[in-house]
Amino acid sequence: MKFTKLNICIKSKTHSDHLAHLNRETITAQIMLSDRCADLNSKTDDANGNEKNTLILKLNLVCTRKGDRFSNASRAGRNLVLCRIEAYPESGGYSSQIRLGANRSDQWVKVDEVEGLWHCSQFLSTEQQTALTKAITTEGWFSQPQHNQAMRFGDLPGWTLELCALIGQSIRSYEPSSADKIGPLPNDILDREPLFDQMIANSYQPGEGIKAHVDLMRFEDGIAIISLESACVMSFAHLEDSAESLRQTESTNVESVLDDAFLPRSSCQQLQSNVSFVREIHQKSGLAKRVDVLLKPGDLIVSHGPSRYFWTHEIDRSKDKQIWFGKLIDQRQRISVTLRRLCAQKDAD
Ligand SMILES: O=C(O)CCC(=O)C(=O)O
Ligand SMILES: [Fe+2]
Repeated sequence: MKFTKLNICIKSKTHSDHLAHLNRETITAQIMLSDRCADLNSKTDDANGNEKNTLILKLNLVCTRKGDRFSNASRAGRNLVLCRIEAYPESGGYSSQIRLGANRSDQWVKVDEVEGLWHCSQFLSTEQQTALTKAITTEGWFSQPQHNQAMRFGDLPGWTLELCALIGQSIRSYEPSSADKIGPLPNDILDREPLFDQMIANSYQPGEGIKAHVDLMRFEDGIAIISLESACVMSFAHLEDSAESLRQTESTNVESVLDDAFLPRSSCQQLQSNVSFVREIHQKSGLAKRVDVLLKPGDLIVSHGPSRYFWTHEIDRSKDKQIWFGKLIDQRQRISVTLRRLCAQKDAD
């Protein structure tokens, strides 16, 4: 089996000067397996039924830091922790890898008010969230707070592929009630291959959110969003209602239309007695209907059909906006992973 390039995580073992800068953070290093790869010791490990090898790295590999050259690689290498990494064959297209393990599929709830929207509470366990957050951090995309978005089209990192597989698996094993008929995604979406081929990771500092929008039409139906690190309220507003309410109000400021700060408390109603993550805002007459969904770390939402095309979604984390039943949500950095599939390119005429 041939391995040419791996993204792996290396931690320094020592605090010696020339490694001081490495100690501050976990580095994503690209290990170029050149002729020295004879020093690799590999053994098959198919515990998960995957064709993969476990490699024990020897220390005299040529290392490059992501972005800049790490000149002292082989000298420093002697001080690096021996990494046991998972590697996939070159053809597999995998890069960084995490072990998300199995997931629970019993937490799916349909958000009745927003047709086509499903919520899976605690889709990822605390351990899985930690593994995923670490994998994202290791990518180095958000090492500076002003870097807040990373996109991948095709060639998805290994952890993204794992996430996609986990989502597909969970939805496939969910048995919708006879009333629901279809679960979080209809079969034509669920059976497509690949399920998702585009990933956006967003990082939001406290106070930052995303304006009301409908995802671009260049993406197919069927969208999944995983939330990490900080809880938030995502608001859904029906497009037709919103357009109507905009016509009826003198204000063209959508934010003021959707502003619940002045709504009487009684206008806020929790839906479905057994569900604690959805609330509907009964707007003043003529204003858009809005449904709020509480997304906790590890939660997953999946959207298709009307919820994908006819409802906007928004996260307003500006001051005092993230209130859930009278309590201010503790805002921390929030990371989300959005998975979608690009529409097939139309042939040029
Ligand atoms: O961060 C989120 O949860 C939502 C992201 C989103 O809506 C998007 O990227 O289109
Ligand atoms: Fe979106």
